[in-house]
Amino acid sequence: LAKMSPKRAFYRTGDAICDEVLGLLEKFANETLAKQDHFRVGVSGGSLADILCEGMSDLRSDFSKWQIFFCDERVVPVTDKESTWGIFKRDLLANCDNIPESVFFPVNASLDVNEAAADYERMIRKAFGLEKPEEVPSFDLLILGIGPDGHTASLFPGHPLLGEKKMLIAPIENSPKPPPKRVTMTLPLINNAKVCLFGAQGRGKAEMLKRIVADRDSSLPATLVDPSEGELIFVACDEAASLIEGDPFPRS
Ligand SMILES: O=C1O[C@H](COP(=O)(O)O)[C@@H](O)[C@H](O)[C@H]1O
Repeated sequence: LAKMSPKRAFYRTGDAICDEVLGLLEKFANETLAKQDHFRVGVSGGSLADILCEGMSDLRSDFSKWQIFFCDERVVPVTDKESTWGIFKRDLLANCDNIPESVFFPVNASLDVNEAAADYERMIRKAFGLEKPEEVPSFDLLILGIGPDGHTASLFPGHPLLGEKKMLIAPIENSPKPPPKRVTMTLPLINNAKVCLFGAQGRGKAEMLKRIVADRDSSLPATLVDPSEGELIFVACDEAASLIEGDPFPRS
């Protein structure tokens, strides 16, 4: 069978990306649940977490069938303002009654960073029912951010973790962006997803977004997100997309 060519899309959304990101999340969740029992999504911290916490509970979907994982997490107590799980607990779960806390799979941040990464990888493999170490889970959707240096999840420019081939979840003890201790999905896991969806909001993202989407600058971790069998989608507000001319992924 000939391999399906991967799908790439770039959406410009006017002033804000939240409606488009949330709309795509709802669409992928419901399309997935029409075919299988669970929708498995990975979420990010920072600006994307804020968008999800703002609007996720309004989505029309059977949340009891969702499984929500973290593309990366800072290894700090859940009460720390840097904890992404803490943000979801405080800004989403505390204000809604239609998303059960049990659909979240948080990183055990009480462990040492190395053990937290190994434990999270085991947790993901178990949730996907994978027993063989060579099997790589395929998330239905990963929602990813773009940092000011082109990092995504906790994969930073020039960091040896960009070349990681074995670990699916890796520890990082020297993150250039505080806090230093984190765990992160690695590229083999990210690039096995069915859909990788980047969101970029604001003028501050414009230069990086151009280097990632138009120039395909491979020194930037976000450019290395390129799921070979999956979809790659960028959602950018007009300001974030202001340095990109036309459609970077025209359909032939
Ligand atoms: O440190 C992190 O930064 C990135 C980007 O955050 P943003 O606020 O600039 O969108 C985020 O995607 C990642 O999860 C987080 O740990």
